Formats: sequence, C-alpha cells, structure tokens
Amino acid sequence: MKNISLNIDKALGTVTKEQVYAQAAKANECNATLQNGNGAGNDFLGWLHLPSSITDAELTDIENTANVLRSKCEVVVAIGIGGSYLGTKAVVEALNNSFDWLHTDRKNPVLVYAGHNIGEDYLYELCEILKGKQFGLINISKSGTTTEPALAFRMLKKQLEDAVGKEEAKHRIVAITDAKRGALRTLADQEGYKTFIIPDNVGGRFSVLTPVGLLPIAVAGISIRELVAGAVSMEKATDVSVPFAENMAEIYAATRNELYKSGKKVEILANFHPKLHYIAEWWKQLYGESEGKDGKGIFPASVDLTTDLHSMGQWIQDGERTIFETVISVEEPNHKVVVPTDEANLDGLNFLAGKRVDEVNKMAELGTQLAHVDGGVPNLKITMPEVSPYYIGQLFYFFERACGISGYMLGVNPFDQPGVEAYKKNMFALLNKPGYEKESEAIRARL
Ligand SMILES: O=P(O)(O)OC[C@H]1O[C@H](O)[C@H](O)[C@@H](O)[C@@H]1O
Repeated sequence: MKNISLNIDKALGTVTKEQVYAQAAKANECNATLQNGNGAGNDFLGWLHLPSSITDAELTDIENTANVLRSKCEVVVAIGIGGSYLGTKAVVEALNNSFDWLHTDRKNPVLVYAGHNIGEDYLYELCEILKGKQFGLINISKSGTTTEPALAFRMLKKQLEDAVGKEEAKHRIVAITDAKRGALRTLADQEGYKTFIIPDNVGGRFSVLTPVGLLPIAVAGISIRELVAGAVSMEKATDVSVPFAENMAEIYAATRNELYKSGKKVEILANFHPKLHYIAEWWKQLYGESEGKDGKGIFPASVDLTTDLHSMGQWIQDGERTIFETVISVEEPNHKVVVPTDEANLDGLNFLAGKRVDEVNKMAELGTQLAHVDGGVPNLKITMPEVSPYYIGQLFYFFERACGISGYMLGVNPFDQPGVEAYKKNMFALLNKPGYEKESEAIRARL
C-alpha cells in the first residue's frame, strides 16, 4: 500500500532547507508535547489516538444505524455546521459521482445538508423538496446549542413528524452530541432517539473520525473502515518516534511556520480535481480556528484549479507576495478519458489526440507550479496516490497532526476558538435572547 507524501523542494528559496531543518528539534518537541499531553488545550487531544482506538463494535454500531436510515430513506439530511458537517461533505463530495443527483438507479440515499447557514430560501427549498419523499435526519452538534443546526432541526423534525407520525420519526432521527450536556442531549433523551456520543476531548474540527463524520459517510455508502484504516496508518507515520526527515506532519508544520516568519501570511490550498473542493473547506476550518488567534496565524485560503486560474490566477502569479501554495496532487484518477482525434481539427487540439485528459491536467499542474514558483510563490506538494477512502483518511489525520504541531510551534493553543463567540453574542443581543438584556441595550446604542 502506498502512502500520501509531501514534497517541499519547490518551497525552498524563500526559506532554505537548512532553515526548515533547523526547526526539526522544535517540531519534534511540539509533536512530543501533543503526544505527552502537556501543552495548551491538552483536554482536547482525544483525536490523537482516535483512529487506532476505534473498536470494531463501534464501527458495526455506526454501520447498522446507517443501514436503518439507508433502508428507510430516499434522502438523509445531515444537520450541522463547522466541524459537524465539513468532514462529511469533504469525503462525500470527493468520493461520490460528480452528478450523483442525476442518477436515478440509486443504491444510496441522497445526502443533503442543513443547519450550516441561516438562508431562508435554502431552508424553504429544502423543505419543499422533502415533501412527499421518505427522509431521515442526522442531527449533529457537539455543544448541542448551536443556533444554525438547532433552527434547521426544529423545522425538519416538525415536517418529518407531520409526514410519518411521531413514532416513526423517532426511528428516522439520529442525534450525535455530547454525552451529558446541551439542548440536543436533553431533546434526544426525552424523545428516545438513537444517539452517538462525541467524546468530550475531541473538538468539532477534529471530529470527522467520530460518529460525527462516520455515520453520514456510512449512510452515503462509503467504507468508513477504509477511511479509519488510512488514518491509523498516518497515526503511525506521524508518531513522535518517526524522525523529522520522514515525518511529513513535522516537516509540513516546520515549513509553513518558517514561511510565515518570512512574510508569507496566506496559505492557499490548491487542487486540480474539483471533487476535492470540500477537503479544502474542511482544512480551512481546521487551520483557521486552530491558528488564527492572539493576533497571529496563517490565513488559510483555497482554490480549485485549473478553474480558478481563470479568476484568481492573476493575483496568485503577480499580486502581493505574501502567499504560499500547498497543492494536493492526485497521482491516478479513478477513471480514464482519452482525447479523440478530429479530422477537421478546427480547434487545433489534435496534438492532444490519444492523450489522457489527466495528462493535460498534469501538465497544467506542473506548468502552474513552475509559473507560481517563478512568481515568488513557494510551493508545497502533497501527493495522493488516488482519491479513495483510505487516502482521504491519511490526509485527514496528516493535516490534524500537523495542525497540532504547527499551532504549538506558532505559540498558540490550537484547540480553542474563543473568537467565534463574538458574532454569536451580537446576534443574540440583536435578537433579544433572554439573558442578553444588557448586551441588547448596549448594541442598540451603537446602531
Ligand atoms: O458542533 P457544534 O457544537 O454545533 O459546533 C459547530 C461549530 O461551531 C462553533 O461555533 C465552532 O466555532 C466550531 O468549531 C464548531 O465546529
């Protein structure tokens, strides 16, 4: 079995290999801090050995629950926001057929999302499309108190109960939340829903390999065992005992921190396969919430290429030189398409006839890498042998491990997100939530 790999050669220039390797001891020390659990936020390290500690019984329970929903529902709505939906969406978008919704001969229910926005039209359209359909709900919230999913669940629960009755609805609703705390826990216990627990020591953005991600991913018909197996292999490969030169999590953390120190304040995660779009969205939450604090942190951005070369390409090539790029490169696509010959050759593309589309894509990728490096954009490359559950599992764990190390190298607590509360406080004050009377008064005086 191959592994995903990291190449930093084309990032060297702005910073040297010596500079990166001079950080080896610090990176390893930060990795040890994670492993020994003696750093900031050490009550949120449950994700560290999560892959290797998931039991067969736990996976079977998740699969059985997924099978109940799969047998009863044409559509399953995964309700959640942030870490409670991005990992699922990343896996499902990467592995599902790009035109999934057009497939009428379905083996899997359609997975749709709610509770990740407060768009009224989105909710209206979702409720409309669910009318007359057999549907189920997976309500996911670590805290159990987040407004966006709670609002969506309130509406969809009512619609489901009105459609199939309260008793049957209970069999089509699964709640994934804290073991004891939160409104969702109270509601689930009271209604008697099947529940799964998000461990206390696993933060939302590190929770994709708990039932938060595993249940909806299994509902979509994707092998959660392969996903976990990939993560287990990466847990070993990034262990503190693995020397720096072979430890891709430590190298990634050290390189990005050196680039940051040299003025590269933005990291752009790029892919050349549109199916990886949500991997980047998941990564943005992971790194944004983990490192963006105390007035510090690389800004995580993303582009889908070659699409965005026709929009953001100019900026990346020639704009302010404060960026570096990390490309996720896929070695072998899952399908083969060959460019046909055309006798008239009016488009002048016969020079490509007989070549795979991926060969064209790969040359675009290489050409872009060289152009961006020439333009002063250091380039890191993560290679995935193929887009499969196993390698996505590796990628998830690699990014998580590197994020913990990188946050410690930066000198922040990578496991909290105090800044996220600011908008919530204002929103509650503006909506006159009971208990926010003082804040309501103060905020209105500012308007
Ligand atoms: O799972 P929940 O508790 O509903 O939280 C969902 C998300 O929203 C919060 O505001 C946090 O910033 C995120 O880290 C979290 O993933």
